[in-house]
Amino acid sequence: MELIRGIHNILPSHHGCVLTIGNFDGVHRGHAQVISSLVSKAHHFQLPAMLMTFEPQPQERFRGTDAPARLSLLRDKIRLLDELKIDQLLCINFTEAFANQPAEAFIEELLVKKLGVKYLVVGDDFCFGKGRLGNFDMLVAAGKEFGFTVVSTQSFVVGSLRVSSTAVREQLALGHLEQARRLLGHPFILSGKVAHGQKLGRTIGFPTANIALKRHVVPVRGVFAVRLYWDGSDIYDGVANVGFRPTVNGQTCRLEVHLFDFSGDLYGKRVEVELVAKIRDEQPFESLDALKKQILNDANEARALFSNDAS
Ligand SMILES: Cc1cc2nc3c(=O)[nH]c(=O)nc-3n(C[C@H](O)[C@H](O)[C@H](O)COP(=O)(O)O)c2cc1C
Ligand SMILES: Nc1ncnc2c1ncn2[C@@H]1O[C@H](COP(=O)(O)OP(=O)(O)OP(=O)(O)O)[C@@H](O)[C@H]1O
Repeated sequence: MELIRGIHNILPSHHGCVLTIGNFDGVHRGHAQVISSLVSKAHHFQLPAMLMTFEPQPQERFRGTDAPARLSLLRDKIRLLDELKIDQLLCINFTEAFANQPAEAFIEELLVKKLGVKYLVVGDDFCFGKGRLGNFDMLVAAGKEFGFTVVSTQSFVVGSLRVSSTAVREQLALGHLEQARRLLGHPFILSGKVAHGQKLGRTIGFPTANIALKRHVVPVRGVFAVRLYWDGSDIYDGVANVGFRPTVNGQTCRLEVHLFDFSGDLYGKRVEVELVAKIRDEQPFESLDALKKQILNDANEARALFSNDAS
């Protein structure tokens, strides 16, 4: 998959494509269905399958920390989209100037002149351009004028639920990891670099790897049984907390992972943490000793869960 970072990196050779547009946050099963039909259209037209996405996600630009929690960082999105056999990923820097461009300019300058779109797949609720005045009907009309086909996506449902990034966030907030996994079609992971913490964990017998969660809002809180992936091949089981650590007056939301039977050094390493099952909500404890007792229980519960999985 070719990554095109920003409009200024679109080359004349990128002219002519079949295209879909959206956040694709989490890259769930609904997204996978859209992409698979796009890829078969691309073969039919003998053109590259291109996906246009935005960074930051538009709601993050408009609403800052009130934006919906983020399911996947750009890095994770790139990996998941690559697995779905997209040819080109166009990642547009969603600046104020980009957001304020009129819908007509988005169509004529970007879709028609720069990308030479021949076939476009978007949801029939897709809105774009200044004031979100551009809509599906406008795209259909432009398609007739400039010679491209516009089709809407067919809803992908699991049970009776339309799969969406919003639905995945809701399941994660409820701690329903298994249901979130069913909607996503892959496990939910949090990824980041291991940073230095207060180093209190080791004093209570539970050293933790602290994973910086960047600026984005995460969709989960609480204590989880986790699997940590590192270097592509190494996998460790453990127990983790996502939260503000009220017992030690934590100020920022952190992911802290205690790995079972591990004594190596992970500082500075980029890791992926799969949340396998929720154990409990985070809570304040009156002492580090009380917290230590609880973490011991959490670790036992997680170990039992993993040994049941293995048998
Ligand atoms: C499995 C697990 C569960 C935890 N649960 C809580 C909790 O319920 N409340 C809390 O205040 N902190 C909780 N913590 C966070 C601890 O306060 C924190 O890991 C400890 O203070 C060590 O911090 P440090 O890594 O910065 O040294 C938990 C940590 C782990 C690993
Ligand atoms: N369940 C689904 N079935 C079919 N198409 C879908 C489904 N979910 C998303 N799409 C389509 O995938 C593209 C990208 O979707 P996008 O990420 O913007 O929406 P979403 O997953 O529904 O998220 P949100 O819950 O934030 O609206 C859009 O064209 C959208 O219509």
